[in-house]
Amino acid sequence: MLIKQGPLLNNIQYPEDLRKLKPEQLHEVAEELRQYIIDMVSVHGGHFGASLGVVELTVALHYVFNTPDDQLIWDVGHQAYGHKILTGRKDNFYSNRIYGGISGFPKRKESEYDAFGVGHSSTSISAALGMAMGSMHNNEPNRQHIAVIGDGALTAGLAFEGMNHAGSIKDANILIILNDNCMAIDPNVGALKEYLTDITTSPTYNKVKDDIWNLLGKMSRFGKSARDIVGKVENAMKGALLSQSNFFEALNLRYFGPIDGHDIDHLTEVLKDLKDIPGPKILHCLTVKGKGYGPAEVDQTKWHAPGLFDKVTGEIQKKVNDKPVAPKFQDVFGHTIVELAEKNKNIVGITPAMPSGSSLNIMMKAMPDRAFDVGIAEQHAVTLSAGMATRGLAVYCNIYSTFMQRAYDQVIHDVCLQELPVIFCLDRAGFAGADGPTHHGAYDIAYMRCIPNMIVASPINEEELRNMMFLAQSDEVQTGKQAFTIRYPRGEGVMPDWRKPFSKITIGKGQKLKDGEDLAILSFGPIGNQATLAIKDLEKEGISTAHYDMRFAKPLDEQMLHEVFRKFDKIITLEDGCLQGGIGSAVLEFMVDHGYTAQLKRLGMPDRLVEHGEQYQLYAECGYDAAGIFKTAKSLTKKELTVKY
Ligand SMILES: Cc1ncc(C[n+]2csc(CCOP(=O)(O)OP(=O)(O)O)c2C)c(N)n1
Ligand SMILES: CC(=O)[C@@H](O)[C@H](O)COP(=O)(O)O
Ligand SMILES: [Mg+2]
Repeated sequence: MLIKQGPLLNNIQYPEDLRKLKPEQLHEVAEELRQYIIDMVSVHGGHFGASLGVVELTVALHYVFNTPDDQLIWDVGHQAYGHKILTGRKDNFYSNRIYGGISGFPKRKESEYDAFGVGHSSTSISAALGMAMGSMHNNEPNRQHIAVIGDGALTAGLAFEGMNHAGSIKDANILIILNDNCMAIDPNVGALKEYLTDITTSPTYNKVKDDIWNLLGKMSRFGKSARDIVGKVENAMKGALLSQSNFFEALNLRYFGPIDGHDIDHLTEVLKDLKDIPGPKILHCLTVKGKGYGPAEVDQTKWHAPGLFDKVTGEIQKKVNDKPVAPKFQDVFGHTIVELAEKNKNIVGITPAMPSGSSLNIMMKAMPDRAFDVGIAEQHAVTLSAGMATRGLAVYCNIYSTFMQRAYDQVIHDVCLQELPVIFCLDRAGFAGADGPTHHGAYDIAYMRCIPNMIVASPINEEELRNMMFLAQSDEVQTGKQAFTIRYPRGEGVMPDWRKPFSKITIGKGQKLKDGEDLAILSFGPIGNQATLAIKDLEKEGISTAHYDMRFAKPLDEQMLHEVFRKFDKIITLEDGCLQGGIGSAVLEFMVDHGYTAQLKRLGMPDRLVEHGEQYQLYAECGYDAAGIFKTAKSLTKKELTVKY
């Protein structure tokens, strides 16, 4: 579909085109850009509200700063659609997040305007500081380094670490822009949020700040000593006027704002002034997530990434499916934890900033004093869980597989070394889909499997997820010394009728799903359903295939593996995770350790970055969709292909 562009946007391919415009034309550019984002996302999908909220900021930044020489770093990057459109990617923006198309996040190899690759949050301050220090080293005193970070991203320890360091490098030419919209994906949480509201709403502070700002603007023209004097007065007054002393100033970051992040005239003026103020500084901008699209301003969580929608009615498109609908794994988690918690008073739930993504919001609503959103703070979430576990709580700590990478030391040091039975539910394990390599849950089988005192499980379907969650909170696990990881993917399972009574699974026991004679497929997790499909076609070809669902990557079901290796000399392992160190590696280790030999083919993610696309496209690319499994089985058994894919 051809998306119309406004007349000004039509003439902009790069920021240099934008910079040719008069300041009074920027309003119009911003409106056209906003409209273009609405049009594009409504028909092609992607993140939405965050980009709408920074339209004015995006235009002003590229207008005032000399990008790409000046380094502009977007934190997370889900809000950078306007930036992408203004920096050479307008004409192929239709391919955003689509297989083979441009990435939904800034990416260094995609554009020189993408100063830093992102996807995970809270990296911008450290990266910008690193660049600023690099520029100091290279004797480039005029280069600017701008980190745009949201109030949600600012809750992470990494952001605090960056600010702590930045405040001590007084010559670092770094501007932190705090894009404060009081939202993460869900409403932002924590004491910092309260603090930002305090600064934002103090009327006396705001009046004096505006006066100081004007004075500062005038004095800055008279050189450094005049600026220093104004700066000192300003700091003293800010400190006196705020109910608490200014947090940022206390870290030696000069604090400016708060200002209206949608007032493009003021924004442009302020950014110009800040260009002349050396050293580390922070500009606090107030914005509205979803700005300019009514429904997105009202329900900001729903419109964070709404999927396709009718831009006129605001109706979000539902998936058309003629089959009965299977639930998302995340919803099975959300309902099951409540069901279990109703019976077991020790159960609590933790999420670092993903209440709706993990569906822990179901428990947060039903049992607000037993389910907690701790902000974007994966490390804290894990150690908090560990602390709770020492007091006898059965903690379900739900973290996306990719974000758990942040908390690896905490898993080892604070949980496993301390022999605490924390339950980790790793959502989005396996290919995440359109978010791409920053978000694929590729590594968790490998990184969890190698830690002592860790059980690693994955359900083939919804019923199994429930049973694994049931097992994890049982006395058998909770009085033991081992943590319990359950990994499951993004999206739906296969069982519309999923709410079955709990039944007991034994730790380290797999299950034989089907007998066979010619070869065996050992699968781990829901990707096993692709094997089930492939096996049907293999049977048609006369290839009798056994299917074993491993259930546990650790401990392995050794009895089952002995049975497999005694009976079969052709074996395929299948996992939705990296091949290096995954379940295939575990089976190989078992084979070698026990002196078996077999022709063993491992299917899973290869040792390279796999880009974005629909999950089924990525499985196919890596040869582990049903067709790929079929072909591998065929080539192992060396029979001719007759079923065509
Ligand atoms: C380490 C990490 N944890 C969680 C996420 C998921 N996530 C993406 S955006 C987001 C909210 C960010 O809030 P904020 O920085 O305020 O940006 P806004 O969407 O409000 O513009 C979260 C939690 C992530 N990308 N990275
Ligand atoms: C930018 C980011 O990290 C999140 O918005 C992420 O895209 C959410 O992914 P899900 O849609 O799988 O919850
Ligand atoms: Mg925010």
